[in-house]
Amino acid sequence: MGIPHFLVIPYPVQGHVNPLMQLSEALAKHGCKITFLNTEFNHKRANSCGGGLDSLKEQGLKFVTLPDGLDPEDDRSDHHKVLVSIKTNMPALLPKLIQDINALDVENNITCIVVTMNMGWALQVGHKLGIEGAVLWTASATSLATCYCIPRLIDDGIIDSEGIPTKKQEVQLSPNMPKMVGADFPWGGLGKIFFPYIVKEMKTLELGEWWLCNTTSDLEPGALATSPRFLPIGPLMESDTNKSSFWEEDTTCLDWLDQQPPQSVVYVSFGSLATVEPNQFKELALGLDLLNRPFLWVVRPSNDNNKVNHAYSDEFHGCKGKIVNWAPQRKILDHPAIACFISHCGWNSTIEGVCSGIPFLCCPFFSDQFVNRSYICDVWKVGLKLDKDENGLILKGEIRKKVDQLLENEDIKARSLKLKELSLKNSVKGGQSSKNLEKFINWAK
Ligand SMILES: O=c1ccn([C@@H]2O[C@H](COP(=O)(O)OP(=O)(O)O[C@H]3O[C@H](CO)[C@@H](O)[C@H](O)[C@H]3O)[C@@H](O)[C@H]2O)c(=O)[nH]1
Repeated sequence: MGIPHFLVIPYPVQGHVNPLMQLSEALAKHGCKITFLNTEFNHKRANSCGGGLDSLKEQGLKFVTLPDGLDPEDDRSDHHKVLVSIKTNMPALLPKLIQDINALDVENNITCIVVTMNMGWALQVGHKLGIEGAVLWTASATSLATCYCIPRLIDDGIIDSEGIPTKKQEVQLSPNMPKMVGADFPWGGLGKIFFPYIVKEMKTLELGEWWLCNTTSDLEPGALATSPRFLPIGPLMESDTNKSSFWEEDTTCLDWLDQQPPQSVVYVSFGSLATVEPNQFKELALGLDLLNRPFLWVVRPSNDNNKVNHAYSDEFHGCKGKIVNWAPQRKILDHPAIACFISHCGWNSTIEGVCSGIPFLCCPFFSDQFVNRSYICDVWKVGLKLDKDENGLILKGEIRKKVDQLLENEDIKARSLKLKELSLKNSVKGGQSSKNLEKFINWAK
């Protein structure tokens, strides 16, 4: 048995790169070899944002790149375009890259390919070359279980062949899982073309011997029981920094937080993909003004300046707050000045908030974010929902009301701290997840 050598390949979005980077760091600490494959575009981007790629090289991680097939100026927020281009261009280039990596390290050839969703094609390439594969599922185990159960949902007549629920009803995929309605299915809000795509991708992901999940058996016991392939190895928190940020982190917000009273600041961030429409942006700004307490708001620069108008209304003062383009989120959530997290409920943000013991105010945008909200509000009971009005807007008054309700609720605060303790007990640094990680490493030897 030699040293396992993992070739890890994330789909090029922040929400996939970050957890795979955390997993890579954990594997490297266990003595494994890691070759991290980025698209050329993302590698340049992460390097130019002054991230920590160099410190990872010191830990023994190697970086390699392949072109995604798009022009540098192409809009990479168009995921259909990115997916088609990646699948058209990268599979043909991967065998030669693997050959080159192996030629440089004849003692330790690649033993396993680890991919995130959308990169299942690399498992197919590996399969043909006789290399084992695994998946790191970057969203909740519940969303993976739901995608895995698509054939059953179709057979049972719960959804049609296009993924559309046949009637209004609640579905429970297995005991200990929350009941879901059609809007909670992870393909919700992604557009019609993505459902057949997910069905196809799930078949490819079956080439992965393990489906590693950034979760624990305390957080999602029912979902993890749906298939023996599921292996919970979360919460992935090897490091408190995201070393491959696509935007430059504004670290001045940490100094600013140092000046704020304990548990006073409302942190607002909607991850790396969600787009806040101009009228919602205005309500949010005015709602934050109404709070009469400090806030830290991440307003990501738009990928396409014509698409979103982030103009601040004249009525917005923002004097109690700080607005940044991109924040060192893990450090922010751990800062004693933070009181709560207004979040889109992306799975990474959900896990990060849980591990910091921060109560949530939830406003999901699409996909798995709705069921993540159910976990936060209904299962773990560590947050509240922000309700929309009849026009689909979260109004400024709703924001103020729910922040006040949340921060007055001592039960939610106590449960958040308890959940933090429970989750940390399981991290890859100790507990069941660390045993699972060792099991995975031993399998890959
Ligand atoms: O200012 C910021 C804001 C975010 N982050 C980080 O960016 C990541 C964001 O990930 P996530 O919260 O999961 O949001 P998305 O980027 O929207 O993630 C996509 O991928 C996730 C995992 O598959 C899904 O759960 C989401 O629905 C999908 O939108 C997290 O690690 C954050 O720490 C920062 O470092 N700084």
